[in-house]
Amino acid sequence: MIYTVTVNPAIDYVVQTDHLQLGLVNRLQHTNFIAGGKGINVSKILNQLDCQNTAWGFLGGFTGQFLTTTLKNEQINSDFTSIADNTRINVKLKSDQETEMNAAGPHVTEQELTAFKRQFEQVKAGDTVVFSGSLLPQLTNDFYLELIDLVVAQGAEFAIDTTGQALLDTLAKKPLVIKPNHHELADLFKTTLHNDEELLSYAAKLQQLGAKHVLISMAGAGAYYLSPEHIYHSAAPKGHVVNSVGAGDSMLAGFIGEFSKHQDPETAFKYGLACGSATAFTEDIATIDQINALLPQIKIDLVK
Ligand SMILES: Nc1ncnc2c1ncn2[C@@H]1O[C@H](COP(=O)(O)OP(=O)(O)OP(=O)(O)O)[C@@H](O)[C@H]1O
Ligand SMILES: O=P(O)(O)OC[C@@]1(O)O[C@H](CO)[C@@H](O)[C@@H]1O
Repeated sequence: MIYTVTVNPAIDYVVQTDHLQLGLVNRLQHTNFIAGGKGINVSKILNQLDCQNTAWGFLGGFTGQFLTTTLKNEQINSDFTSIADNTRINVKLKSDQETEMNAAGPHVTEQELTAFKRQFEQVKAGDTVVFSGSLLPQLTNDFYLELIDLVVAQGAEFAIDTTGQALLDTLAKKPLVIKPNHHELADLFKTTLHNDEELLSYAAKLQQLGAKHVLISMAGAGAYYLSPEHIYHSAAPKGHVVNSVGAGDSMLAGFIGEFSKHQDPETAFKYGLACGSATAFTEDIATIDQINALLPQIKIDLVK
């Protein structure tokens, strides 16, 4: 079983206006409400790949109700911990550029936290737990570490998609896979990356610190993948970008989903790219048909 953990899910309110004018009334040409949050996006792709999974996290209030109903309609298996406060709404503005406004998130009580942590008793050897996204304002980075310790103690694997020190702190626990983008990689080491050689040397440091598989995504420029034995590169498939929100989550999900089936790293990388790009080329998260349509375009190069 794969569990996805979205501690801080959201309604993604996608709005589109031709030319945003700050300080004026802007009329929106298109709006949409989508069940969002990084782990939920991972679950959506895992469903498309026919990988059994359950989405965990906190949901509450009228916004939480929307997510519960939407996930049910989309046949996403979930077991969220109910909270009294409202799940957040994140605004995804499509205009001349893509702009995202992510809210901080709700408050959870001690009782709600205890109920959530108790779920981790179900995790067992052979399972993979994917931790994705921001924490709630009241929680510190130690929260992920505490949950990871529960997972590792059961002999299960984990993957984590977060940024900065919170990500670095988890590496010693040996995540199965991490997927920073190239900007996040530079930020992790407080540096600027001038070329691919530098990028690969910092990506290798993530492995030295404990990550088993490292994906470095570069949006339209494709991605690098460091397996325990090799380094691979691939360009991204070509297409019209509609909404790149969730492309990174989709790439991680594609990799984990395919890897969980066949343990073939190169094919898993291929699926990661196809899922990431297929999501960038659609408004919500990609469907299996959209993913399959891109697979033949992807050529993986062995760098080392
Ligand atoms: N403009 C694009 N054209 C083609 N593929 C894209 C594009 N943007 C993203 N992708 C695909 O998605 C993958 C992940 O994208 P990206 O590097 O933007 O991740 P991210 O920064 O974590 O994304 P996000 O935070 O938007 O979910 C890329 O490696 C690529 O396969
Ligand atoms: O605020 P976080 O948790 O870092 O990111 C949340 C979020 O931006 O991530 C997803 C896209 O990756 C969206 O569905 C969601 O709104």
